[in-house]
Amino acid sequence: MASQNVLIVDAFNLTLSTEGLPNPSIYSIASQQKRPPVVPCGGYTNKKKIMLQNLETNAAAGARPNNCWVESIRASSPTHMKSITPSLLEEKRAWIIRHPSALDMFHEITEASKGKQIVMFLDYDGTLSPIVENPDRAFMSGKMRRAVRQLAKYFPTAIVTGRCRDKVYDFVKLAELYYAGSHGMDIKGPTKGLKYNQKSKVVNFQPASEFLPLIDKVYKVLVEKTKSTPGARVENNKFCISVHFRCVDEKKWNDLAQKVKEVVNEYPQLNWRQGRMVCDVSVFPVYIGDDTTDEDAFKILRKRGQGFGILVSKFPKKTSASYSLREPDEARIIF
Ligand SMILES: O=P(O)(O)OC[C@H]1O[C@H](O[C@H]2O[C@H](CO)[C@@H](O)[C@H](O)[C@H]2O)[C@H](O)[C@@H](O)[C@@H]1O
Repeated sequence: MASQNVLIVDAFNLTLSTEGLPNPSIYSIASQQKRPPVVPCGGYTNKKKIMLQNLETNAAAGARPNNCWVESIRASSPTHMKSITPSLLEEKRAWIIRHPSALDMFHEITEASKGKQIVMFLDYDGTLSPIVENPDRAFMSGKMRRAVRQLAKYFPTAIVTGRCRDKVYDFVKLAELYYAGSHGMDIKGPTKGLKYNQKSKVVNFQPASEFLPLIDKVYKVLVEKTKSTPGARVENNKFCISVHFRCVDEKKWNDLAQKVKEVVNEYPQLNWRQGRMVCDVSVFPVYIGDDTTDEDAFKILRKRGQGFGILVSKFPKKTSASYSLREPDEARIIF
């Protein structure tokens, strides 16, 4: 039914979702993997992201994205924080008190998780890999791969990303992990060690498959519509589409957003919405991410008082995460 279909839009990432279908739940797959709860020994990224609420409000009101929207992107982008003023420093100090470094709080985190089944949720871009201009070149370091491989020996570990699952697998290349691509619309369980006749037992969850033709169509329209905007790039993430504006002149951001909105408006069954992720209560989730698209998970963890959200960010920004890490390298250390 058309009204059940939802196009999730976060930043310029468009994700097709379907209401009424089961919620993509990482826990529901992660919990099938039994591992002992062993405790290991052991901001502000430079993403130019559209602030969800503003975009949502604009879209809901059928309004043209306004300067306020551009301002909020600018505020969230360190490339625009050219001078460090005393008030900025003060703001940063206050933020760090609210979201202490997860490295400093490691003992508290491990204490709180004692005796519980830890499940690790890891965002990819900006968390496991540094942010780069070309999304096809967002490689993860060998060091990071080794750290994640090690981590997965102890805890069920899932990569949760806006990217298409196959693409993120090409970057990560670890068959022992769960992968939730397209913001949770495409979930696959670990395949490592499975014999050929066991492959059918692998968790495979694609609740929105029937909408692939529509997503493909919208992707082509977006490519056509945005090709006159220098620097704009459209990425097909299978169940979602990202329109990148990192290399677009700031003066053109509003126009580009307007073009995207016009396309989306042509498909009444599509809607602007923020992605969501779900974690169950009986595990101890540790969710590490850097993006506005990770905030849903942080919010749920905070609301349930369960596990911890850790934001990877060099600069203070609004977040529901409990702790912070400055960069992907610190995330690696915590593994
Ligand atoms: O959920 P994530 O794993 O963080 O994926 C979110 C988006 O990540 C990618 O875009 C971001 O990283 C790019 C490479 O560093 C960067 O150029 C871009 O500006 C960032 O937004 C990916 O390309 C998108 O498809 C994902 O939705």
